[in-house]
Amino acid sequence: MASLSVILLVIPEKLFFTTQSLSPNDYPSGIFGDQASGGSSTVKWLNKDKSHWLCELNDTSANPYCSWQLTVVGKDGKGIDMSNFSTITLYGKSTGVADYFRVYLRNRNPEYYVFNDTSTTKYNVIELPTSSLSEGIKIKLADFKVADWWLSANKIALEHSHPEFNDVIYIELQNATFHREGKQEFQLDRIELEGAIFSQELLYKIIVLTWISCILALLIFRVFTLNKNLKENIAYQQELVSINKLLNLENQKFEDLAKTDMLTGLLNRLGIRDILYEGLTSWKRNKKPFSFVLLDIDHFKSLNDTYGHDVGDKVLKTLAKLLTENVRSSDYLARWGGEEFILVCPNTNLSEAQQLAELLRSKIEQMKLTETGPITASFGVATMATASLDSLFKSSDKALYQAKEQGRNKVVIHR
Ligand SMILES: Nc1nc2c(ncn2[C@@H]2O[C@H](COP(=O)(O)OP(=O)(O)OP(=O)(O)O)[C@@H](O)[C@H]2O)c(=O)[nH]1
Repeated sequence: MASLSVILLVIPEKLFFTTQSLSPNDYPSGIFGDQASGGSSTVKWLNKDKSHWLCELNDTSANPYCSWQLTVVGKDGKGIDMSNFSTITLYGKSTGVADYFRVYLRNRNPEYYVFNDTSTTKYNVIELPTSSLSEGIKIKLADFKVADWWLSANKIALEHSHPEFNDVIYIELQNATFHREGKQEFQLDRIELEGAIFSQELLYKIIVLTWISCILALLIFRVFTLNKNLKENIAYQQELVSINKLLNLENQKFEDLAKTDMLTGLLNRLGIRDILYEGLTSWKRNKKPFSFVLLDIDHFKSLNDTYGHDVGDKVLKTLAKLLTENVRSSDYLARWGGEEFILVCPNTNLSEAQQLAELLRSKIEQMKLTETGPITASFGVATMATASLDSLFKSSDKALYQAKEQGRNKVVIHR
C-alpha cells in the first residue's frame, strides 16, 4: 500500500491524461458574416472540406465580424462535456491583416439557455495571436472568460457569470475585437482536448481514502480475529474446566481406590487414617469418648489350609458384609490387615463399644458359611484415655491378645 502510494505520487501526471481529438470534418460547420447585424463583411469557403475559409471584413457596422462555427452536437443531442478537460489546442493556419483572433466555446445550461435561441448559449471567449496557430495553440480552459456583452445582453445572474463547459455545442472562431477591416484567411485542421483523469487533488484524496479504508479494514479484521480467538480461548477454557472436572473425578476415584481394601470393599488403613485424626482432635477439644474395637478371625490359618485360600477370601468378604450390616452408621469399619478388622467408634464410651463388640461376636458365631461351617472371632476393646492414637491401638490390641489367650470367641475390654 505504501509502495503503491509512492508510485502514484511519482508517476508523471501525463499518464493520467485523457485526450479527445476533433476534426472539422466530424461535425457540421458553417461560416457567416455580419450582414444580419447590418454590416457588409463577407466570408467564403476556400476548400471542399470546409476547413479553410476567407474572411473579408468591412468596417461598415458597429461590430464587423465574420465567423466559422463548428456544431459539436452528438447524435444524442448533447454537446461536448469539456468540464473534465483542462486544455484545448487548435492546429491550423491564419494569414492576413489580423494579429489576433478569438475563440468562443458556447455552452448550454437550462438556467440561461432558451431552447432554439442560440444567442442564449454562454459565450466563453478568449483572444489569441494568429501567428502561433500553425504550431498549435494550447489554451487553458481556465483562461477563458465569459463575454461581457453576452452577460449584459442576456441579463445573466452573477452566479452564472463564470465560464462553463459542461455542454459546449459550438466551437467558433472569429476575428478579434480590433480587427475591423481587411482580409484574413483561416485554416483549422484539428482540435484537441486534454485533461487529467485524476486531478492531483483527487489523486491525494484517493490515496488518503484508500489508506483510511485499508486501516479500517485492518482494524475490522483485527477485531474479528481477536473476537474469534477470544471465543476459541473461552471454548478452550471451558474444555479445560471440563477436563479438570473429569480429572478431579478420576483423582477422587483413584483416591477412593487407594483408601479401599480391594477384597472386602471396606476402608483400608489409609482410608481410616483421617477418621482416626478427627476422633483424636474431637477428643482433645471436647473430650468426646472415642473407642476402638479390634477383631481377629480365630484359627483362620487352619481354615485357609483346610479349604484353600479362595475359600478363605470368600469368608473374609462374607464377614465384611456381615460387619457392615451390623455396625451403626456413625461407626467406621476398616480391614486392618490379613484377617484383622478395626471398628472405629466416635462418641462411643467403653461400655457401648463393648456391647457393640458383643453383638458382632454373636452375629459372627451365628453366621452361615456353607463351605466351611461356622467361624468365630476374638475382640479387643479400648477407649481413649490419653491423647494418643498409638496407645489406644496398643490397648485394644492388648485386649485382643487377651481374648485369644482366654480361648478365643471372646470380647475383652482394656481398663
Ligand atoms: N484367604 C486369605 N488368607 C489370608 C489373607 N490375609 C492373611 N491371611 C491368612 O490368615 C492367616 C492368619 O494366621 P495367623 O496369624 O497364624 O492366625 P490364626 O491362624 O487366625 O490364629 P489365631 O489368630 O491365633 O486364631 C494366615 O494363614 C494368612 O495367610 C487373605 O487376604 N486371604
